[in-house]
This record gives sequence, C-alpha cells and structure tokens, in this order.
Amino acid sequence: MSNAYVSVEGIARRYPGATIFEDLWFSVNRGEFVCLVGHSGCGKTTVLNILAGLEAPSDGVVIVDGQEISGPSLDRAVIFQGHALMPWMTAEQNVAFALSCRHPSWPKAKLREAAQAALEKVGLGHAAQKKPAQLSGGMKQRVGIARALAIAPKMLLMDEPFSALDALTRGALQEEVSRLVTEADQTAFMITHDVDEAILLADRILLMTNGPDARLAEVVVNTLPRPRDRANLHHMPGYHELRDHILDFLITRSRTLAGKQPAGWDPKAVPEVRPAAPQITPPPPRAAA
Ligand SMILES: Nc1ncnc2c1ncn2[C@@H]1O[C@H](COP(=O)(O)OP(=O)(O)OP(=O)(O)O)[C@@H](O)[C@H]1O
Repeated sequence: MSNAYVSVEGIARRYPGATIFEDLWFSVNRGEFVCLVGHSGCGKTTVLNILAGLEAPSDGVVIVDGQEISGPSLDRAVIFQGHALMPWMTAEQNVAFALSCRHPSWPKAKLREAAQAALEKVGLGHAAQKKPAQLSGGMKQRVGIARALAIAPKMLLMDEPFSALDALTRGALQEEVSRLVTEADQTAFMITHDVDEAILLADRILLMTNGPDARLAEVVVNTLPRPRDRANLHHMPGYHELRDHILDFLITRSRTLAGKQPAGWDPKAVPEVRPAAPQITPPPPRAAA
C-alpha cells in the first residue's frame, strides 16, 4: 500500500455492543476515482467522515500523501448531499470564502476573480451574484462543486452528491463532475447508490457487505474506456456484464456474504474483479511450415 496516495489501513467503527465495520483496508491512487457502494447502514458515510477527518476511527489509520490524518483539512474537500452553502452569501462569496481559507494572503479582488472563474467552470458565471435561495437545487449543488474544486484539494470526497436532484439535472452534473475531475486529475472518493453513476465515474468500485460487521467484499475494476458519457455508456462492450455484476452483489451477495469471512480471508487483499474486461480470444495456432 506504500505507493497509494490515500491509504486506509485497518479502520473500524464500533459502538458499545455493535461493530458497524472493522478491518477495512483500501487505497486510492493519485488521480483515481473510487466509488463505495453498499446498502444503507453498512457504514459508508462513516467511512467518508473518517476520510474527511470529521470522525475518528475506533481503530486503524488513514494516510493521505504520506501523512496520517488527524482532523478536517482543506486538503480534503467534501461535497454533501445537501448544499451546505451559507445562505446570506452570494454564490461568488460562498466560493470566495473557501478560497480565503485556503489563501489567507490573497486580496479581495483576487479572491473574487478566482471565485468567478470557478463558477464559470461549472456553467454558473451568470449566477455569481445570486444567493442560494435564488438558485435551483442543481445550481446550488454546482456552487458546492465549484467551491470544493476551487481550493484544489488533495482529495475530493462526495457523499451521494446528486441523490436529491431530478434525473436530468443529476445526469448533467455527473457528466460535469466527470469532466472537471478528469481535467484536474483530481483524486476522488464517492459514495453512491446509483450503479450507473458509479460505472460512469469510477475507476474502481468498492463493494461493501451489509452491516453490522460489514466488510469490503470485492473491488470491481472498471475497465470501460474513457471518456464515458451517459448517452453511450450502455452501448459500451462490457457495460452490461459490469452492471449485472454490481447489481447481483447488491441484490444477493451483499446479504449472503454479510458477517461471514471466507476461510483464509485477507482483509488487506480483497479480491479484484474485472467483469467488463474484454474476452481475450487466443490467436489461432500457427500452421506448421
Ligand atoms: N451512536 C450510535 N450507536 C450505535 N450505532 C450507530 C450510532 N450512530 C450510527 N450508528 C449506526 O452506524 C451504521 C452506519 O451508519 P452510516 O450512516 O455510516 O451508514 P451508511 O451506509 O452511510 O447508510 P446510508 O446509506 O443510509 O446513508 C448505521 O447502521 C447506524 O445505525
């Protein structure tokens, strides 16, 4: 795990009388997009909060860029399901405020300029002077995305950021995040319930069994080539195999594997699968000369 940008090493969350999860080991490489998928209650938000430094694990550590984390940091920006914008500030002021925490020495004009540029990147240049109450849900979430990306965090953490949006807005924002994260070579970790969202965005998808005593059961490597877009995703060779694999896990295996550790199970070496990998046909034997 030493080459990983983010290294999650044996974290656990226990409450008196209940272990939500334990012995969770995984890594996220620089520039990689990792999604965590699992049923409600298995501890996904807890894992994200631990990565954000908002909660301490009961056991284990998280190392980011070689340093153990010990609390929240601007290096790890979180995009929540709700927008968490300051309602008395305009969109520009919301982004500028985050920028001022990152760059305390920047003069106001520079902060404003950078905030405006960040809003333009998410298509909100025209709405910079509006307050959250004057913006739609999708626009507010865009401001949240602009604010998180403007401070160039080492890691972007997202907890179901699109789940409260209508399907059209959700689709548009998923594609936008995909583009922005790729452009910035941003390391990202996201929780989602939406299998297509995970397939669109992730390089790897971590599958968690049901809680209590949840564990990482499998790491699904998304071998579908980039760029991916929603309109063509389901035409890509391997898409259906990948989707079926994840759905089968959610419908059946997340439950049947719950609480059980197969013999010889090594939580540090969770099996990797590539359901969408192209079938390699061996070349025909050469005719004898
Ligand atoms: N103080 C507590 N005592 C005991 N259990 C708790 C406590 N706080 C949280 N939990 C349990 O921890 C588990 C993990 O919660 P968490 O929010 O991380 O799950 P999740 O997978 O993100 O769920 P969802 O998808 O519904 O958001 C839940 O089953 C919850 O009931």
